[in-house]
Amino acid sequence: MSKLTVEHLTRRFGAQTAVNDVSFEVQDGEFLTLLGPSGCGKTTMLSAIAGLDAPTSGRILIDGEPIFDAAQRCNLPPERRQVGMVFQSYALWPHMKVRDNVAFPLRMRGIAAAEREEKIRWALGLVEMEPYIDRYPHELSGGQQQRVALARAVVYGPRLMLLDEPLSNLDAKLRLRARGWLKELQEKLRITTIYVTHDQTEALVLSDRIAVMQGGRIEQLASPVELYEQPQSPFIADFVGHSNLLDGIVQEAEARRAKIRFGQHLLAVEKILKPNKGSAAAIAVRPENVILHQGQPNGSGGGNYIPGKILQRDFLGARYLYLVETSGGIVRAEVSERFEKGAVTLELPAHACVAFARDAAA
Ligand SMILES: Nc1ncnc2c1ncn2[C@@H]1O[C@H](COP(=O)(O)OP(=O)(O)OP(=O)(O)O)[C@@H](O)[C@H]1O
Repeated sequence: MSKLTVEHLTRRFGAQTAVNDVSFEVQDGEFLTLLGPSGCGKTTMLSAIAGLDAPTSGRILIDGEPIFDAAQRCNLPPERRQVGMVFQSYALWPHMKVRDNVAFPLRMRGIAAAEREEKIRWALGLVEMEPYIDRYPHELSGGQQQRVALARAVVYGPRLMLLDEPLSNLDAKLRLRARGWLKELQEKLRITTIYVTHDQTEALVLSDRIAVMQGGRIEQLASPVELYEQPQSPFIADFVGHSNLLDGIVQEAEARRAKIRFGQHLLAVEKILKPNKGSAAAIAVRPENVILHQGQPNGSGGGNYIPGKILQRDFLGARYLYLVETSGGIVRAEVSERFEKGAVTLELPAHACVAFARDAAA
């Protein structure tokens, strides 16, 4: 277990800046996820930590010791960083049995046969793959192969674990189960872990903290709950939880509340970030926080009732997703009740609405 420090890391590929002056720390035993859309720099960051790619500038330290320092021309090769890696493709050696795949990092480190066997069984036991020790990779399912890849990554006691979309080749059902045993493994071992994904649910379920990346930068680094409840930008509000982003104009603004004109209506908003009176604002409100009423509403939505018309209803299983047309634009609502197409009243509870300055939404 170790602490990782990344300082002012930049990676340019010609004119393209894949990682742009990024700094963060991962604490001992912490599970940190890099989350973001395709091309935001997640894999470039992971490759830099693994030692598979040399950044343009900045420093990377494990427990205070530099493993990469551009200014000092320090760049430890991957095998000397003691970092376990699992990538998207299972990358087991097809001609080697499970035992030999897991033995490989131990052989590289000159571990004697008896100790090797003990460690192999320990690592395979962790991921419940011991019974498969004499099989070849092609005799295993995708999920089982990925578990062996994990066992191989942890078998020699790495200081850090780097996981790049390790579940993305699995089908949806298996992915859900795989999430469970990945979390269990982390709870047993408490290895400092960096996990890369563009799947927000996976990030919310697994992580102690999440760094949301966009355009080579970290836009917000916070716990899953904080990220969900206190997004610092419209991008975060939309990327983590798919918020409605409603265009409005700020009418009144105080530190933590505001009134915002949305279409023909004035909406009270309890959380407000940056917008000033008269400026354009984006109101973020999650579809699951929107309430629908047919007939006269009886709730207390802080006056945030707007008439609308259901244009579309999609059945999602436990809930319905409605597209509701209002004078300010379309609002998405996710509720369990079934409504018919036509007139409704939307309730947008003030405490569930976050307003941002519209320029921050670009
Ligand atoms: N070897 C390279 N040469 C040139 N450009 C590169 C190289 N590697 C990455 N890039 C660019 O850097 C940016 C970041 O790429 P990166 O692979 O880190 O993104 P990512 O967030 O991991 O994306 P994905 O989720 O699609 O894997 C992209 O615009 C990519 O095209």
